[in-house]
Order: sequence, then structure tokens, then C-alpha cells
Amino acid sequence: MTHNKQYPLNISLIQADITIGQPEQNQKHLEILMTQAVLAEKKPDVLILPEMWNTGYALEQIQQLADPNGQVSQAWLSDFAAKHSVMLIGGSVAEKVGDQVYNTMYIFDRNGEAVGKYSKLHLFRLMDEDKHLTAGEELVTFELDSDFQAGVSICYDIRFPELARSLALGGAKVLIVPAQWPHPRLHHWRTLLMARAIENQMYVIACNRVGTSGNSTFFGHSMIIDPWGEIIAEGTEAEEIVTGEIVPELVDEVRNRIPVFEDRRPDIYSVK
Ligand SMILES: NC(=O)CCC(=O)C(=O)O
Repeated sequence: MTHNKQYPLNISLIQADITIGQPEQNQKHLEILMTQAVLAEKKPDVLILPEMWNTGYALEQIQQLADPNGQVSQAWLSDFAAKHSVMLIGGSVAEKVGDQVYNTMYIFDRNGEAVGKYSKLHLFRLMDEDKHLTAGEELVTFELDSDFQAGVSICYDIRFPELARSLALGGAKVLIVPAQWPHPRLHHWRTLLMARAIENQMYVIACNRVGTSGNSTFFGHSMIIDPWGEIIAEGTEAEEIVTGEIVPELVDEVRNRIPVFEDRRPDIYSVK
């Protein structure tokens, strides 16, 4: 997407509650919040949704509930992006491809054109994802704006520093993270997001859900963290829209100040 917008880019995170097993209801609910976000006085350039917003973790019924080839979700996301001229990073949905179900993110530019698709690489055993879902197989980056490359991760993926580092080495200046991350691991969430931002000197933009499903209570605390590790915006535990601004120059400034990428020693590391 190249539209020569003056920076900063204005980002809004849709920190929504999600009803388990109710894709249509969730879509309608998100549309209300997303419309509220785009009608704000300062219109966002980019909207980001939470993880698995269509079904929640209704994993026992996921074969019946997942969106076949993501068709319903993609049509809706694309229409919304084009109608409101906003880039839309569609969190993720349960996507059914043949017999497999993936936890998949779709990304649309402000014309409603698809610019990226990512399926979660690391399945979270504590929530039984490994029993019901199939893992993705590739890294994904896309152009957030003309000078701004973004990479994507979904929730549990942020526990794997190799992923964010690979994206940063591939040119990403921003890491996008939709999530359904529950209590009691708020400390892990905040610390891991901050670590990924500081170690990779990149923006980390993370949209978590709120509300309770079964035994899990999701704490929100969606965050926008800058490449110096400063928190630009952080949600509460309530449903809300979390907004902040980002500029590509800050990434270059931080990387020039402490040249971590030049000082790496890949000749010594044994990490595969
Ligand atoms: N949906 C997820 O991947 C949850 C990850 C999580 O809660 C964690 O602690 O990691």
C-alpha cells in the first residue's frame, strides 16, 4: 500500500469481548466498535482486531464453526476496509481449509485489497490448540505504509524471540500481535511484548480481547510500545478502543543510537 500519508500513522486496537461459538454475533459486535473507531475525531489509518474473533476458543466445535476458506470473514473485512478507507489487520479467525483448521490473520489495505495472510506458527497446548488446529508454515511481512514494513505474530508466538527477530532481520519495523491472552499471565504478556520491542528496536502493537469464556478471563491491556520500549498506549480490562501514533523515523533513530543489528554475532550463535 503506498498512499504517501504524512506521518504519524494513527492506529486503533479494537479491544473487544468475544462470545464463544457465535461468529455472526461477534462480527456484528466488532462492526459496531470498528465503526465507532473510524468515526472518531482523529480517524485511524489502521485498525487491528483480536485473535480468533469469529469463534473464540470453541475448539470442540471448531470443525463446524470455522469459516470455510475464510470466505465470510475476508469478504466482510475487505468491504469494511474499502468503505471506510482504513487499513484493516483482521486479528485472526478459525479458517477451515479442507479438513484442517488454521488460526489465520487476513490483512486488507484501505482499498479493500488483500495484502497478507498469516497462520499462527506456534499452537498453544495449554488451551488445546494443538489438538484441534494446524500450525502455519511461513513468516509474513507486509507494507503498513510506504516506509513501514510490518511483521506478524499471533498471541503465543511472542514467546518465541526467534520469530520476532527473523521478522526484524527481514526488514520489519513493526510487530503486530492479535491475542486472546488470559489471567493469570498479565506479567508475561507485558514483559514479553516489551522485550520484543526493546530487543528488536521495533514498534510492538498488540490487541488482546477482554471478557470471560469458560474458566478463562481475558485481561485486555492491549498495547502500543515504541522501539525504545516506552508504552505509547495501554488498555484497561474493559472493552474499549486503544489508540496511538507511530512514526518510522523513531525505529531508525533507536537502531542508530544502539546498533544492535550491526553488533550481532551470528558467527557464534548456535540457535537454529
Ligand atoms: N491464545 C494464546 O496463544 C494464549 C497464549 C498464552 O496465554 C500464553 O501464556 O502464552
